[in-house]
Amino acid sequence: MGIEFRGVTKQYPGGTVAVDDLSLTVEDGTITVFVGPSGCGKTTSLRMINRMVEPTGGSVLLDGKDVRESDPPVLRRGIGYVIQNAGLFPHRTVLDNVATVPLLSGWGKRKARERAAELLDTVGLPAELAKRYPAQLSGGQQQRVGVARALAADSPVLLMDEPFSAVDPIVREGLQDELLRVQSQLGKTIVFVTHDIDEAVRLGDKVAVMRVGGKLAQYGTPADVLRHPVDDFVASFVGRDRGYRGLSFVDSTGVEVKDLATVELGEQVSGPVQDWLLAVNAERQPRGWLAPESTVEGELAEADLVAGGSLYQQGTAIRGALDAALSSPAGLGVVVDDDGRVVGAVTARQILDVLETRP
Ligand SMILES: Nc1ncnc2c1ncn2[C@@H]1O[C@H](COP(=O)(O)OP(=O)(O)OP(=O)(O)O)[C@@H](O)[C@H]1O
Repeated sequence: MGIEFRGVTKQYPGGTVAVDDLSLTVEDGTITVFVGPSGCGKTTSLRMINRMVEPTGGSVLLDGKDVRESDPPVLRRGIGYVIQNAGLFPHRTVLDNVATVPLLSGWGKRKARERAAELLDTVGLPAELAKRYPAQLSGGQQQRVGVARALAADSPVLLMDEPFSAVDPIVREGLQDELLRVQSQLGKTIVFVTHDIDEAVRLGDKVAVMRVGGKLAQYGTPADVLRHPVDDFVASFVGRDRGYRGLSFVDSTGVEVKDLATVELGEQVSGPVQDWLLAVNAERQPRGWLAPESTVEGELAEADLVAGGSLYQQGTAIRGALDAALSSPAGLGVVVDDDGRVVGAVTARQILDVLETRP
C-alpha cells in the first residue's frame, strides 16, 4: 500500500512551519526513512499519515485515497505505530500488550493471545518473557515487544518514530537486523524516522533527508544520497566519511583476488617462516595467522596463531574487502567463498587503485 505526500505543509498554531510543501511517494512494500536534524519536521510528517496531526496544506494519500476521508480511529487501527521507548502499557503483561490490537479488532481472547505469542517469536523474543511486565525487560527487549505489537495489527503500513534510539549501538544493530529480516518476510510499507544517517542508510530502500524548516533536501536511494549529495547541507549531514560508507553499495568488479599461501593446522612447519602465513582448518577455513620469524614446535596449533582480520566474502560490496585488508595483521584481506573457505587475498592498495580508476 503506497503513501503519497502531495504538497503537504504543516504550520502549527504558534506559527512554526514544521513541514513545508513536502511531496514524495513511499512505494508499496518498501522502507522509507525520514532523516534529518532535530526539529526538521520528521515526526510531524509521520503523524500526518495516521492523522495524529492534520496538514494545513496539501494532502496525504494512502493507497491513492486521501486520509481525510477515513475516520481517524479506523485509519489508525490499520496502521502499525512504534515509538521510542516502545510506549508499552506498564500494567499489562508482554503477551497482553501485543494482543491488545487483535482484541480491539474483535478477535477472541484466545486467538488474540495465540497470535501475540507467534509475533513474539517473529521478533526474536523467547516465549518465557511473555508473562513478564514491561519493566522486567531490557530496553532492547521492550523495543522488540513494541515492534511485535505494531505487527499485531497485521496492517500493510507501519510507522516507526525513532524506535531504536534509546538503546545502545550493539542492541540497536540487532534490532535493525531483526527489522530487516521481518520485513523480508512480510513486505510491509514502512516509514521510519531517525536522526541517525547510519541507521537511515542501513534500513532504507529510500532515504528522505529533511532540513530544519521542514523542507525536503533530497530523496533517493541510500547510495544516491551518499554518493551524490545534492548540496552542502546534505553533504555535511551524511558526513565526511560518506566516501567510506558509500563503499557499502559499490561492487568489487575489477578487484583481482591473488593466491595466498596457507598452512593447515596439525601440519609440521619447518624452520622460522619468512612471511605472514595463513593457517586454515581441514575445510580450508581461516583460523589465524602465523607471524614472520615464528617457529613452531611440532604440529601447528591454534595457540601458535595471531588472530585477526575480518573476512571478505567474494561477490559482496567492496567495503568488506577494504575492511578485511585493513584489519588483517598481514595487510592481506582474506577472501572466502559462501562456505567460508579461503579463495585468496586482496590488499588495500589494490582496492584503492580500482576505486581510483573508476568513473
Ligand atoms: N504541537 C506542536 N505545536 C507547535 N510546534 C510544534 C508542535 N510539534 C512540533 N512543533 C515544532 O515543529 C517543528 C518540527 O517538529 P518535529 O517534532 O516534527 O521535528 P523532528 O524532526 O521530528 O524533531 P526531533 O528529531 O527533535 O523529534 C519543531 O520546530 C517543533 O518545535
